[in-house]
Amino acid sequence: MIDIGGNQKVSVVVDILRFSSTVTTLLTFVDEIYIALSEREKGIYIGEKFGVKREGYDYGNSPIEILKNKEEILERYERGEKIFIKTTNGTRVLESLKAEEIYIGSILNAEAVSKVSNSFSLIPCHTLKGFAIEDFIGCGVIAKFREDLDESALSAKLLAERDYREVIINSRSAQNLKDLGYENDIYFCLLENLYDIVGKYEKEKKRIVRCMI
Ligand SMILES: O=C(O)[C@H](CS(=O)(=O)O)OP(=O)(O)O
Ligand SMILES: [Mg+2]
Repeated sequence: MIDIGGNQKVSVVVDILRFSSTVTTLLTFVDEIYIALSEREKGIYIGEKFGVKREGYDYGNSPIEILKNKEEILERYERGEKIFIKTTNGTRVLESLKAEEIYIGSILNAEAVSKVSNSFSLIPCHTLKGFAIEDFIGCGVIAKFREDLDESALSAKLLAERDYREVIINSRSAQNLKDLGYENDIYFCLLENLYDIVGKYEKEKKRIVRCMI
């Protein structure tokens, strides 16, 4: 059974704009990403606060910026530097979860992540200001690939079966990104099933690794 916001053994974190999308994009060419802690280590830092690249970080929480700088990131990563990420909502929610297994879900990997387990709870991250429609819709896009839905997941699926891209493009989170010059990230994050890889969070190591489904 798939639900939204439940406390099942398996959780799928959904932060469409942009944490889940950035992590999934990164995992197409690196194997693990660490959650940034307060004390800095040597490494490649990716992240933002309210959408703006964090001070002292190498890159913002932008899948397009990551792909544009893929060669540089890979060069440093292959020399042994770790990759760290910290965002306003995605990492905050990820670290709050108690589930035994935690995966990263996005529109980019919707069908792949729909297969992570027989039963799981979709966890939309939303924002500090409250409900974020893109994350509810993102849960619905993942739910489209499953039949065994409770009424919360069915509600999201019904919304995701209409022209949901227009709704996300006009969302509050998207407007913030447009205001900050990240408009192209919005369209990239809407590319359904671009990737078939899934990130899995290892709580004890505070890292996200690519897992094969
Ligand atoms: O980086 C993002 O797109 C958002 C910024 S905000 O919280 O919506 O202003 O953070 P995320 O943690 O990816 O939701
Ligand atoms: Mg978000």
